[in-house]
Amino acid sequence: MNVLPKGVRHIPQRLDRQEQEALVDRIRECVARAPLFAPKMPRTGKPLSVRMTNCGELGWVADEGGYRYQPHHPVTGDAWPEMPHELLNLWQEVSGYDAPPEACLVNFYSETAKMGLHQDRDEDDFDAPVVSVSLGDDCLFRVGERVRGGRTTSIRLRSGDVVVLGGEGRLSYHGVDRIYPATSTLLKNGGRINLTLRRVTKPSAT
Ligand SMILES: O=C(O)CCC(=O)C(=O)O
Ligand SMILES: [Fe+2]
Repeated sequence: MNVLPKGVRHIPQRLDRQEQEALVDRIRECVARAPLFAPKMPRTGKPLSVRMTNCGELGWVADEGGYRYQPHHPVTGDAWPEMPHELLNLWQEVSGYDAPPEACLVNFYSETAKMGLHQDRDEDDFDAPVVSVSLGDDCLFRVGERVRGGRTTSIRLRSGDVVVLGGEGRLSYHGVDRIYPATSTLLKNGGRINLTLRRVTKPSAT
């Protein structure tokens, strides 16, 4: 039995096919304005295997300068596209948090991409959860404790699944071990899209 760490909630099939298709359309619009870029690990400059972009007031970027949130695209310098209303609604329904998300990180995984175990901790507000949406091919998602090297559990995430890392699970280590190619017909060219909605600043400080 896969027992998820406390505070980690997996909501299988939270979005139906129509909702998933609508989101893919919104994401394509975002990518048309804010092209995918290749993030790099800060110290080594080594590229991550995902390509990414953002929407919302703030976007997460990674390069030789570090990991950070910024209001503009690292290549074009333009403001990020607006957060689609579908995602604002989803946040309202599943986050249990009053203030809206400020950032939506869009990760594109090719068949061979993965993401190493990490914590999401570049936000000032850990009271708000991180809400993640899976679209396209299945993946093997691993989630564990708040310490590196702790016990981990693996679950398969499918298109339309939502995961909420909140409360005690907010700083859980997590990552993507692999993509299962050709397991979904949602994305014409295959692969997986993951959206993570985050509150970056504390509401009282804005
Ligand atoms: O792709 C996923 O399911 C997780 C993505 C993630 O952990 C992140 O972008 O911080
Ligand atoms: Fe993460």
